[in-house]
Amino acid sequence: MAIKRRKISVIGGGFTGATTALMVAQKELGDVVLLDIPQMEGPTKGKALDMLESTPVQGIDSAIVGTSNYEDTKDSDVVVITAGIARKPGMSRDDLVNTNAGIMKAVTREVVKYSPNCYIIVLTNPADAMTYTVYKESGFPKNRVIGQSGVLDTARFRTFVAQELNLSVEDISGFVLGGHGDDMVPLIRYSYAGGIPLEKLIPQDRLDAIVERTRKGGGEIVGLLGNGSAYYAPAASLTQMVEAIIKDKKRVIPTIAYLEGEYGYEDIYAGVPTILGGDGIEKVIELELTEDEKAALAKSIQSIRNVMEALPKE
Ligand SMILES: NC(=O)C1=CN([C@@H]2O[C@H](COP(=O)(O)OP(=O)(O)OC[C@H]3O[C@@H](n4cnc5c(N)ncnc54)[C@H](O)[C@@H]3O)[C@@H](O)[C@H]2O)C=CC1
Ligand SMILES: O=C([O-])CC(=O)C(=O)O
Repeated sequence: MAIKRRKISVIGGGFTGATTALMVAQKELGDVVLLDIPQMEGPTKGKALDMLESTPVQGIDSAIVGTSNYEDTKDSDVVVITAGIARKPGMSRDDLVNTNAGIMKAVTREVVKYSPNCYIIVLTNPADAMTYTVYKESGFPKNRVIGQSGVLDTARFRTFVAQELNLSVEDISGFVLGGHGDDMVPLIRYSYAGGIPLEKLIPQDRLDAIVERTRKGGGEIVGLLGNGSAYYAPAASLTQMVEAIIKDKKRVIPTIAYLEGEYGYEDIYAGVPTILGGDGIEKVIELELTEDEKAALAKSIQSIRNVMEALPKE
């Protein structure tokens, strides 16, 4: 049988969705379907066609189509969900919970109907609670429903550390645990520049400032943009996750994963280091934490639980 290209569908053709579609195609990870609601069909088709017309210039052999019809997503290998509303200045991610939970359920039903074997990556905020919603609605095993926050939060942390030390971003590694909110837990003890612990290179007060800026990184962009939230770095983060699955790379990546006892938590999706490969989340990695780190994680997990309390009841 002929070898077929992979198929990646992106649900929600707004800022993050469209940018993700382009980045996924630019890496030739497969053919891309960009889907939005029927009222947005024209702009979605227009964006996809515009992207497609860039492929000869860039030497990319990926098809990109825009649609509002889920039939076009049939048999996707990976589906990325970015559908929903984004926050504006003065709002928290948690203010989006009710609207976006309804959208997650409706979208998930269609995704599962046409691609029962796919891997789903959820971006929509509040991301931890929305990933849980998609997991429950899909009936998929936990390894096939994955949320995005840690790649982005770690990327922000790495950016600020690289600026501080005037070093290549490539040589900076970091770890962020917990929920995708202002009390996420950047783990300095597990963060390095070229293998050297950051604590040996950056004074504590500067590290504290970098941690604080990372925690509020989403809000910093929301404040600057004025009418929406970040999309270039989120799209790059989603693309790395799609690539890890499509190429079975077995990357050690922080993702929003379902916890069943890991770190002492049950029946919750939260950000933890994971191995992401051809079978989705192949493992949750458990790190030893100090008492202070455990307390910070507990606070962050409680924030996720508070948002989940607000989820519309069945
Ligand atoms: N987890 C993370 O790290 C990040 C999460 N986000 C979240 O991602 C979401 C999307 O952000 P943006 O793309 O900037 O927003 P956007 O407003 O530019 O795009 C959202 C798109 O979803 C579409 N949509 C709404 N309901 C839909 C449905 N039922 N089916 C299909 N499409 C639907 C809208 O028409 C719109 O085009 C927001 O909730 C935002 O907060 C954004 C960045 C990072
Ligand atoms: O801040 C937001 O609302 C979007 C987001 O999650 C991020 O950029 O981290």
